[in-house]
Amino acid sequence: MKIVLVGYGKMGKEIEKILVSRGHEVIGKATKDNPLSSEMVKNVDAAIDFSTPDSVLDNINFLITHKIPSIIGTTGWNESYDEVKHRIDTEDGAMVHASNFSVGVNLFFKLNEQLAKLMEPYKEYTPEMTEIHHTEKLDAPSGTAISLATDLLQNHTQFNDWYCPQNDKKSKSGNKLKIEAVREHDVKGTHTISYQSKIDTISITHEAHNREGFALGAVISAEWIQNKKGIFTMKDVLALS
Ligand SMILES: NC(=O)C1=CN([C@@H]2O[C@H](COP(=O)(O)OP(=O)(O)OC[C@H]3O[C@@H](n4cnc5c(N)ncnc54)[C@H](O)[C@@H]3O)[C@@H](O)[C@H]2O)C=CC1
Ligand SMILES: O=C(O)C1=N[C@H](C(=O)O)C[C@H](O)C1
Repeated sequence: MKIVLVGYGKMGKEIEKILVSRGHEVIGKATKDNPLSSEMVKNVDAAIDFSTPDSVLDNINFLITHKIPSIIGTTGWNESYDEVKHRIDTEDGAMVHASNFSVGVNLFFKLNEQLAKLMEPYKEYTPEMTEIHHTEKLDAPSGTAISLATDLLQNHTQFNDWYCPQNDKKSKSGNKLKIEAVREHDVKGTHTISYQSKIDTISITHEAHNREGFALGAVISAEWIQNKKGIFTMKDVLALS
């Protein structure tokens, strides 16, 4: 495949290594100073966006307009999802988006759902979540944490929304699931869900040791989306129900 990278930071560089190792060609790198252009995307098979929450929606709209299959890893655009899905559905677009492209986290998503169902009848336990990332991360809470919270809330009735002390837009008001966003030097991504009672605590944790899992999942998704139309997630790529 011929690939354009949108965003050439920590993830863009990791993805480039995996693309080359799998025999693909990086024909363009869109950056803040050299943004996506019609010239850059000529003859491209897919674009892979790991940019910033502030730039991703413009990048998505550009790629849909130019009918380029896109792999969107950038987080922080949940509020724009419905408009993006409408454009993909009505303009015959093709996209795989995921808050987390790693196989391990997508298995962790299933574990989270199953634990929430198991714990539902045991009202003495109260769930809460913690995510830890590197100090350069721009959004809080992480997209992965939002995905985990959304799935937990659909399978456990104690709360009907979440809040994050580190996000002024999602402050605590009423009875909500807490997502604590912690920033520590060079942490690649650790997510913990805990159910706490007066007697004991039950926790599950996923810890990323490096960025390879995220990058490999994004590249596999770029290979998978070829000749497909519609909007998909990593669950579709992995055929996880
Ligand atoms: N879905 C997943 O599996 C994962 C998602 N992410 C997400 O990916 C995003 C990027 O993460 P990192 O690579 O660690 O960040 P980074 O800060 O290392 O790289 C982002 C790059 O995008 C560039 N950029 C800014 N505006 C741009 C524009 N208009 N067009 C193109 N590039 C632009 C920045 O200059 C920077 O070099 C974040 O939103 C992060 O949450 C990160 C890891 C895994
Ligand atoms: O910014 C990161 O690094 C990561 N961001 C993603 C998220 O917001 O969930 C995925 C992963 O946790 C790493």
